Amino acid sequence: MSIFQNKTLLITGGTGSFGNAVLRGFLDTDIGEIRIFSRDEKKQDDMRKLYKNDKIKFFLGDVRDIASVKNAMYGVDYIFHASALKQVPSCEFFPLEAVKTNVLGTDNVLTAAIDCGVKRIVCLSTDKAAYPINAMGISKAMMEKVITAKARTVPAEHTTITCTRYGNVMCSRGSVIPLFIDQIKEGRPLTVTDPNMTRFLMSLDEAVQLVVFAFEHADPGDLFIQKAPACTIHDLAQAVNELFGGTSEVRIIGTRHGEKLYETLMTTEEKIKSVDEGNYYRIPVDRRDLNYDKYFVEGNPEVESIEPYTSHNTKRLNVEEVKEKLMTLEYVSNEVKAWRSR
Ligand SMILES: O=c1ccn([C@@H]2O[C@H](COP(=O)(O)OP(=O)(O)O[C@H]3O[C@H](CO)[C@@H](O)[C@H](O)[C@H]3O)[C@@H](O)[C@H]2O)c(=O)[nH]1
Repeated sequence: MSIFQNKTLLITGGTGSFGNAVLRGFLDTDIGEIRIFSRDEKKQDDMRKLYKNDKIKFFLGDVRDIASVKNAMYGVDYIFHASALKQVPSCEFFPLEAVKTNVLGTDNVLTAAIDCGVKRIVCLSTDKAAYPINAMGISKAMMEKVITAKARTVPAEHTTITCTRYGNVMCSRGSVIPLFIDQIKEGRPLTVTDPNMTRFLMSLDEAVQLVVFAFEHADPGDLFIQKAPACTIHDLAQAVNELFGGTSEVRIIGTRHGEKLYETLMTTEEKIKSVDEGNYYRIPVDRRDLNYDKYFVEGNPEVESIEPYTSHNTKRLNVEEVKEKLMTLEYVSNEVKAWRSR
């Protein structure tokens, strides 16, 4: 029997790309109810009309306001926490907004969940939280710390709190692939920041499988990292361009505020503790308390020689392979079909 049978799942940030994918993943299962919690009534209304499904209930609120969070939480068994400010450039200009939503908002969700006896929570993090350099990544890194610290304070049978960390999800709202496609459709040049920049490439469907696994198998405080291939932005632009006839001009616009040349999904320090689980890594929580003197500490001689797991050293896809991966996405294949039958 599935652990989701007749249970209630709350998705914070449920109108976003990731929240929607998790919703779709659970809708056809034996789950009892799925609650969508978000700020935007228009997006909720669009979803209500799109899905027309009585299993889905909508709750308006903001993770910054714990009363609105609690309002959605009575009777909830599981939470997927995806609410976030996630745009790198905008968080650079408004870093405290990122703190309020990503750090304090997450603490609100966890506090309310523990109070309400929610059984399992899976939180969503990003590669930008590993060796962070921008405000969005720093706020997500602090979010991960809040998650780990909170996970240590509750017995597993009361509330199991855990986290999943991903690289770029292809075609999520506001991301570069839909932007390139819009630019081609409007006859504008493709704006490439830095052709040598690399990013992990992962589909939403791949991402959802790890969420389900985390619900089913996580121990408190576990951090799960999705393995993924990567490509350069040059090759990504080239692949999109070729799928749409290959005639668009490419314009180099330079790196934006807060961007890295490559992303790190797992730091050296995390890799040392990691357990390879096939499609992902599990990083168990450090269970020591603050009385460090009672622990016998041995240095780890391997640290120097272990490389972090990055979009520069993971499997690199070439243009043909990127095209193949892009065409597995419904959004891209539909756009390509429509373009070719103009
Ligand atoms: O006009 C543009 C816009 C972006 N890029 C590049 O495309 C890549 C991806 O950019 P984008 O799709 O905007 O995503 P990121 O800024 O990398 O951030 C996304 O991916 C993260 C995971 O790394 C998530 O945490 C974030 O929420 C999500 O917005 C980056 O190398 C950009 O420099 C361009 O070349 N041209």
